[in-house]
Amino acid sequence: MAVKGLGKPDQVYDGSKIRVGIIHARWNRVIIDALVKGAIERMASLGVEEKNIIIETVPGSYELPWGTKRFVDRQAKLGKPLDVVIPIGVLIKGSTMHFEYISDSTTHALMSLQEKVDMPVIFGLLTCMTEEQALARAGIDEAHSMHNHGEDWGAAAVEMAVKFGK
Ligand SMILES: O=c1[nH]c(NC[C@H](O)[C@H](O)[C@H](O)CO)c([N+](=O)[O-])c(=O)[nH]1
Repeated sequence: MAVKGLGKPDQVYDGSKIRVGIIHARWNRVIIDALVKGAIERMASLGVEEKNIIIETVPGSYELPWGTKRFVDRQAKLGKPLDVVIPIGVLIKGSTMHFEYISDSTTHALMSLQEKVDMPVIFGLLTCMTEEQALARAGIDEAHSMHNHGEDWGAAAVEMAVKFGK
């Protein structure tokens, strides 16, 4: 029996009235694009309209916290506030400690960002030891050994926005 992973939602949430921001890093782009696609497809299946999914990008995962804050503020200023935001980044361990420092600092910054922007900030940061791990979690490894984690992030975004929206 599969134990790990996102359990079934307690109900199907209607995303037809929410606005979602996706802000993604451009490092490891092939994996990023698969994760973004998975999130969009899952949100569309939950009724989120294409015009209500706004996409922005930053250079790398380290820029996600600041970029997300600015992104949320700007959408509010435009009079089209977001209900939830999904920062997406892919960190793959290299031969230095760069990975550890970015993973840890970015994770903490995204967690605490929720208080500042007063909305759900979904954790879309893949922190992988190998490229194979990242490909698998984006559902694009040869063996298709795992589902696309971007789908989980899309589902979490709809649930959190609908259930705990302002
Ligand atoms: O998104 C990533 N950024 C990475 N580095 C760039 C970093 O996020 C910043 O963009 C850069 O340091 C400039 O601030 C990565 N690595 O270094 O390995 C990585 O794997 N993923």
